[in-house]
Amino acid sequence: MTAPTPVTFVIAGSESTGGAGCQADLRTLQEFNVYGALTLSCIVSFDPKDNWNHRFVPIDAQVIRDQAEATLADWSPASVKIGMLGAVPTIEAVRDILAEAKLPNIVLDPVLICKGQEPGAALDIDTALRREVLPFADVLTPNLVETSILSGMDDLASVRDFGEAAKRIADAGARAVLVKGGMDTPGDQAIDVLWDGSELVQFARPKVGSKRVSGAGDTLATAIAAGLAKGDSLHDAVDAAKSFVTEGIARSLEGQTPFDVVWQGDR
Ligand SMILES: Nc1ncnc2c1ncn2[C@@H]1O[C@H](COP(=O)(O)OP(=O)(O)O)[C@@H](O)[C@H]1O
Ligand SMILES: Cc1ncc(COP(=O)(O)O)c(C=O)c1O
Repeated sequence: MTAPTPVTFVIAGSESTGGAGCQADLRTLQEFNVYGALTLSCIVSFDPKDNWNHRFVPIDAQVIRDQAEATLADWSPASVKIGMLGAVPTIEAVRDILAEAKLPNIVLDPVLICKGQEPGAALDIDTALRREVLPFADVLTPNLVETSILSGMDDLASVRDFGEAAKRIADAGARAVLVKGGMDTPGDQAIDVLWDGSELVQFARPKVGSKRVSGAGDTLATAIAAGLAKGDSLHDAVDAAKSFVTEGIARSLEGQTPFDVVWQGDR
């Protein structure tokens, strides 16, 4: 029997309070009526006794390969969303999976490091991610911190800078790059700039609130993967994802952590 809906293959970490990571990814796919299959890359448990700092545990590389083997034996995904990988052996396993399977519509959210990991690990992860996984990406969705690292540009003060950085990152191999200005965009709009390989396009929505919201990046990238899985053009998928995340931020939930979390439901 053919699948009743498109399938998105998610490679992402668990964030145990549920706001970010694979929990946000699977909720997002459900809202788009896309079936999500998950390969878990790592486990992040915030520590409520230590200012909610991140405790990070990678999943063994062979277990990552096994999970992907199961998913890909079962389904032919119409898109892929890659979230936090967090360790070099994980990045290498994901490179092997992508090289072997030749999957369509790969959306890579380049989560370089989480708080609580060794700062020295950031450089290794950055280098490995660029070299091993970035060349497979059809769409890369860096936030401004990741944009600065990946483009080598320190000054990202204007929307024009976002576009220039997106082009520079594309030179490293990704086919399209969406630089997320988010809350740090000058003015009252959260503006993301897409370099699609031939033109720059801005996606703007009014800023909601003033606090950073957890799960926004995951929600946006996964919503793009959902749109691409359904056959939308890249521009249409980004536009719909941008509306979806903005509405999710407006409905964000407040728990005990210092940040609110995007809520994909109640639409
Ligand atoms: N307060 C906000 N209001 C409206 N849109 C926002 C807000 N914060 C982030 N966004 C949007 O949410 C998406 C995720 O961005 P961001 O939070 O910067 O990513 P990340 O979670 O990777 O740091 C982007 O489309 C960004 O423009
Ligand atoms: C497992 C995991 N993936 C991804 C992220 C990134 O989340 P966001 O969508 O807020 O950028 C986090 C952040 O804590 C995480 O723990």
